[in-house]
Amino acid sequence: MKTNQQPPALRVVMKEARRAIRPLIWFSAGINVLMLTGALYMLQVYHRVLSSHSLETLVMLSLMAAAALAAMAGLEVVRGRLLAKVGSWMNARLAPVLLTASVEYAASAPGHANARPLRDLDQVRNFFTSPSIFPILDAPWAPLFFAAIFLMHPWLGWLALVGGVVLFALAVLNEYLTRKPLTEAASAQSRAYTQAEAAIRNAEVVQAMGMLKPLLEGWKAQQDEANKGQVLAANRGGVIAAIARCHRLALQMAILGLGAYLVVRNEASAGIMISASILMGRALSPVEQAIATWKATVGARAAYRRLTAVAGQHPEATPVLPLPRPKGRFEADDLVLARQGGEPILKGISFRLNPGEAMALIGPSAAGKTSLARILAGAWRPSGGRALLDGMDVAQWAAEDRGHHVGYLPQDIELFAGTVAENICRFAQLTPPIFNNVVKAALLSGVHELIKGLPKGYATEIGESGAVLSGGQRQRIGLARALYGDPPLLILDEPNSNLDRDGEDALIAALSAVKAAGTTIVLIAHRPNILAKVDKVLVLNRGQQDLFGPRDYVFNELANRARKVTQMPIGASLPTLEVVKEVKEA
Ligand SMILES: Nc1ncnc2c1ncn2[C@@H]1O[C@H](COP(=O)(O)OP(=O)(O)OP(=O)(O)O)[C@@H](O)[C@H]1O
Repeated sequence: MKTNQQPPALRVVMKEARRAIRPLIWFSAGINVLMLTGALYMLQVYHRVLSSHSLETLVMLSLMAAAALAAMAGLEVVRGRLLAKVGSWMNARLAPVLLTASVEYAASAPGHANARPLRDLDQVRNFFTSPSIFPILDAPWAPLFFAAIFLMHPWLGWLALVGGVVLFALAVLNEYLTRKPLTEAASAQSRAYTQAEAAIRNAEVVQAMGMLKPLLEGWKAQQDEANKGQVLAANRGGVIAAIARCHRLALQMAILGLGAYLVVRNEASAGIMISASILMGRALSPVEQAIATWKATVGARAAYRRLTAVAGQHPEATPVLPLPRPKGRFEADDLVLARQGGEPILKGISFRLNPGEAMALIGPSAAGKTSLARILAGAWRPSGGRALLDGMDVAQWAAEDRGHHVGYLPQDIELFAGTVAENICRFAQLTPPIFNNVVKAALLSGVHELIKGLPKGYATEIGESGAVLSGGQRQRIGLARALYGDPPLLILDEPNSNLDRDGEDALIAALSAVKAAGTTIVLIAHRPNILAKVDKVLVLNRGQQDLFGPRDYVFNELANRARKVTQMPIGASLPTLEVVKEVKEA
């Protein structure tokens, strides 16, 4: 059903996510302060219990320490739950926005299709629910422990600080040595995935022409490259981790040694010696953990950056203000579609259609017909110019609202897993009035009888991409989907490419009926019987508007040109003289 709620802008949700993480820092502060318990307990036992031999003091201190440790455990449980909650909150809030952003980004221009943002979201969410996040939350509190050691004795403080700086330098070196191989491994892995997905998607071609072996080799090469990077990073990281561990053990001994020296010189107590050692362990632990979980952290950071980049490219969501139903006046005003690093795909396309007029879009292969149809339907955003339905720019019109007024049948139909009825009503909630409209669209497109003949009629599940149906059945159901809701604008990209004679007759009847009811039609077609039904014709050639005008004028012009040219270069100008003749006869 129609809704006025638009997902919030990605940028806004990302900001909210950052805000949601903030309370975790305060929980971490509490946990880190309570982590001082061990050291303080040790200190107090040495100072108060051993000197006074008071067992009551020992019991009191032990009870207080136990309470502090229990509180710390409680805080840790709450922090863990909060992290998991932030993870699932991010998923619930961001996934729909990212899917919207991905679809809109893919539709904004050729070659933008990419489902990566959703995978990136998974990676960031998993990071939040894994232990890899703890070093980041705990590291800001390390100065607290260093300060406590300094208070015990400056020498001990300096030793811990220098040791910590060396450990930190090892962490930085780890990042420097592993970043490049890890990044290269990740992109090789992603290429391997893309290749594997393409092979599975096009399984028929792969199987029929025995293409699996070379594809497998390409995939394996990418996997090997990914593996090489991962092994290199693991080897380098392993060496750094071993050095770091060794350094840490040496540091632990050094602080005890220095403590003992200070005890001997009567500059510190044995309690201070032990407590300093415990505190240093705590101060260095986030650095050590960071080295161990570096790979996950780098991966999550890269994913987060990509998400922020998508948020930057994705235009702010505009509120959906339902506009009045257009009458079908359709206009293209100097449309341009740029191509990355080359001549534009489309340039200078301008035409005007009145409600109820039908226009055929013709031209040789790769002239840009499909690209123009996509722009006219609002699926792609033009690089320049505007397509206006009743004066409203279709690219600026919120898709959710515009979709009610545009019927579009793409060249490769694009049905979805679901029932026939769901596909026709564009996955609206199937209430009785909606179902009536489904049947109306099916009757109009002449596919009702065909659907009744399916095993479960309108409730037949058509499988992934409509796999259960034949090419012609898919096309006819796609036409019913385009006609659903009586849109005032209909854009059909080769709607008869898979149709037999009956299907074509049904299509022509449907077009005549909706045209008589005032629907404006843009049609890509080659066959004369359909071309004979249009009022206007636009001829595209190499992305440029070659001719536009009433059908007879355009066909006469093409016929004159064809007569003049004795030997036409292949595909230079369509339709040929025969087609023009056939159209005239029809
Ligand atoms: N998704 C895309 N990404 C990049 N370039 C594209 C994409 N789709 C089409 N093009 C380019 O646009 C040009 C026009 O293609 P288009 O499919 O619009 O032509 P067409 O006239 O419909 O051809 P045909 O009659 O063969 O279907 C082609 O040169 C093609 O390379």
